[in-house]
Amino acid sequence: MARGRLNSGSKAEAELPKAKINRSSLRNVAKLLTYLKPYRWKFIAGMIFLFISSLVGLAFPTILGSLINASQNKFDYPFLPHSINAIGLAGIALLFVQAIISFFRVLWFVQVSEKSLADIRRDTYFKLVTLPMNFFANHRVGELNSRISADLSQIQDTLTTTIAEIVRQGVILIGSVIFLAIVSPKLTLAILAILPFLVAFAVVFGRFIRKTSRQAQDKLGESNTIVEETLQGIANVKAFVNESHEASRYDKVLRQVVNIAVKGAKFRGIFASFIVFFLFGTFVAVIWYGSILVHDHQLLFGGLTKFIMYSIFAGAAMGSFPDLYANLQKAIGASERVLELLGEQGEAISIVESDNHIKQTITGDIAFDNIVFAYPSRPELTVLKSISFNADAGQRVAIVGPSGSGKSTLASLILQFYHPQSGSILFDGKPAGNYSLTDIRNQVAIVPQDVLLFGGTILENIAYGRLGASEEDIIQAAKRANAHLFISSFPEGYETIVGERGVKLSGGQRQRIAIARALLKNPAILILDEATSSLDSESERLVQEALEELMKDRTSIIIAHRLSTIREADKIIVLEKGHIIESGSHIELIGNEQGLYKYLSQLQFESSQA
Ligand SMILES: Nc1ncnc2c1ncn2[C@@H]1O[C@H](COP(=O)(O)OP(=O)(O)OP(=O)(O)O)[C@@H](O)[C@H]1O
Repeated sequence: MARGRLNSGSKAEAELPKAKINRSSLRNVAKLLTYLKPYRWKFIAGMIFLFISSLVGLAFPTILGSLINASQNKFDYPFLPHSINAIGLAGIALLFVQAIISFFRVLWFVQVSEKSLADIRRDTYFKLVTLPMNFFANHRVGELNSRISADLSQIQDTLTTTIAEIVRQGVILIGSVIFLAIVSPKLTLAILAILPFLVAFAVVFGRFIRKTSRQAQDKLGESNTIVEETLQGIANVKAFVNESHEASRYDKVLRQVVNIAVKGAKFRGIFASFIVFFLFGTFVAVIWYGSILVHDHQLLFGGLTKFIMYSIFAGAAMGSFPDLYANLQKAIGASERVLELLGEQGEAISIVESDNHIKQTITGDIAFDNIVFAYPSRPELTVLKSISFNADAGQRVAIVGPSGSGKSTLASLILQFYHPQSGSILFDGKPAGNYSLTDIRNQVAIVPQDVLLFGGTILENIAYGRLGASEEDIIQAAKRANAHLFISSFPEGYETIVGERGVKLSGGQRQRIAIARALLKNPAILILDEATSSLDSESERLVQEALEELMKDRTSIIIAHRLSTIREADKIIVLEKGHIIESGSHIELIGNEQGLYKYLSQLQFESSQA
């Protein structure tokens, strides 16, 4: 029987798909097993102890049977003492040995599996965070999360429990059959003729029942989704007076749940009757036949007891194999998925922090030279078509254009999230390829549209710009970003927890935190992705002031949605459908009556007047 879990791996929430067990899948698993290498001696010792403890377990029915025979003054084994008390004591001594062996076996297996799994988890996570952006465009977060949680828990479970159980149950099955044959070949033949069929039937039927109960569970899950959706959108439900519609939707799914469960109940009933009649019937038949043998003096009473216990052992071992095999299949599937992830090509970023210090400094000149780019996930759509422009160190260059024209894509290329199909991006006149990835990203900062704050303190969130910055530096950055005042107004100041579970900050406040973060990073090149949602005028002024402070003495690429904020830019580039259709200063562009910039600024001017 599969044992309870011994380790920290939580039960895989979703039923994991099973994989075929064949040579290539086993080879894959062998690759993951290399993670066991540093702990191999403990693992081998655990295996040996497991083997011994299974053998010792097998000796118990013999000792108990001999004890019963001894009560009738019959001593069947010369190697056991010829006294009831001595045999009893031998049993207790064996139990004691068993207890000590079990302690070490469990301890070592758990130690090995926890440590090796932590290594796999660490490597998988590091691989995950260094994968290129394109990978994330093609995979859902939930799916990746489940590799780290469910897949790895399954592997851990297999290492600690399944492998051990297969060895244990294998030893017990083979041992029990041998002992059965020694005690009574006739009875053994009788039981071996029936037991496998019964066990197979019970297993197949049991699996079928589990399937129907899973269907009922899934349906129940569906009904919970309805509850969740309705409660989340309760305002909509009420506003459209759709209460009765939702109630009948819920009722329909509930009926389906009941139907499936009731159908399953019939099978459960049949299963229970089957177990009672056939499986227990077999034991009754064995005891019946055994009693006849005892009566005819062909078998001792203790022998019958031994026989019954070994047949229970053998039956239980047989019954546990299908589950163990299914677990093994799941673990192989999980290993394949984890290995696939580990085999992905990551970006050239080191896990050692000291390797990531700036080696080549960038002054701030940046140039796009004939850049052509399509996202790898949508190669048919060329997003940037032959883009060329340059920004000298310290200049402010604004990028404007309609939605979908490629502004954010341009920013992603500067950050080297993606690489152009042709053309090159130059930093200080040298192609981006001449710099290490970390050198570029360490010297470019972005203040995004939607500022993501991590679930930590404000202090930690600002420090994300330069890990290890001193508290004075952080406060100084917050002051320059016009954030110090509002942060100090919180009772816990810089220690206030923000993010999902903490204090909710307003859009303007979040932006100022992001500006403080960027100030702390002190980059040569700055990308500002201007927030589309407008702030109230006071908040806008504070953010604008902070941005002015941030843009001082560095190259700034401003993705602008509101043209009023970029009048002072040294250069404005107007993008449309991936082409630069105009560029120049505000004065130059506004003078072009037919130009898109003139048109867009008129539109914005009119809507702000309205
Ligand atoms: N990760 C991606 N994978 C595939 N296509 C993408 C991806 N991101 C953006 N695109 C496509 O690239 C084009 C340009 O998008 P981009 O986000 O650069 O435009 P934008 O000018 O910044 O728009 P907005 O002003 O609305 O933010 C769009 O057609 C968009 O659908």
